Amino acid sequence: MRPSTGGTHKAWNQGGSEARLTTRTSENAFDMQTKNAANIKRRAFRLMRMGGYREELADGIQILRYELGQAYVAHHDFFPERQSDDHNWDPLRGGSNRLATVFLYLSDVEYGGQTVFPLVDKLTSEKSEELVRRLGDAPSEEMLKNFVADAGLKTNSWEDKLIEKCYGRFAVPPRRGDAILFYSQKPDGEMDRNSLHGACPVLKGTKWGANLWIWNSCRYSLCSVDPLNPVGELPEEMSAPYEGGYVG
Ligand SMILES: O=C(O)CCC(=O)C(=O)O
Ligand SMILES: [Fe+2]
Repeated sequence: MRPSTGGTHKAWNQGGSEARLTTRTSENAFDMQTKNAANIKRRAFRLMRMGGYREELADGIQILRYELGQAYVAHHDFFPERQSDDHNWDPLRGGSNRLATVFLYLSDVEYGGQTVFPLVDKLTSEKSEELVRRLGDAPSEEMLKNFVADAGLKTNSWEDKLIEKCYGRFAVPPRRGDAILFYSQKPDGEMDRNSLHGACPVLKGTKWGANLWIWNSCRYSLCSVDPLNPVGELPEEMSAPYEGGYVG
């Protein structure tokens, strides 16, 4: 494990070391080749009906650990269209980028540690009674204040501000063995800005999780023919727009 970095292509492609971020305080490591990682990746592709597993469409599994007070500011998992000019990053124009995230919860967390989607409304019981029950009531103002202080977070820090969203917007509480799937692109290949999400500060306990990012075509540095035309390397039924969904 080492302190998490910005998650630009250098980090996951070359295990590169980048500037530490004050807005991502977890630690992480990559599992590029164990049998477990391979099984999880294949299973995710089946779940997504990707029409067969393709190694070049998946990042390595990224294992994360958040200790008390650690968090990740709200962000997108996709890269900006102008990330670099040696790759076409724009799926609307035949490029490739992160399409979806499968996030695995590897531990329970007593308080905090939710994955929050600040642009998405909080769940109501009509949508999912079970999840609403599991989310439970937000801790009282008083309790939260104490948590924030005990975790060594400052009032009005980004972590403190994120906590407000963690209890007011759509948030998934960690539970060992659970996983979530969310998309970074719309079916036509446009980046979905509503996929904005963050990791809420751990307020009690330790959170372990893992990221699997799936691309809509060969990921950065793994295109075998032309990185400026990644989608050209895919069978037609796997290319956007995905009107009928993927072929299973
Ligand atoms: O820890 C979480 O709940 C989410 C982490 C995340 O969004 C990321 O690592 O990109
Ligand atoms: Fe993320």
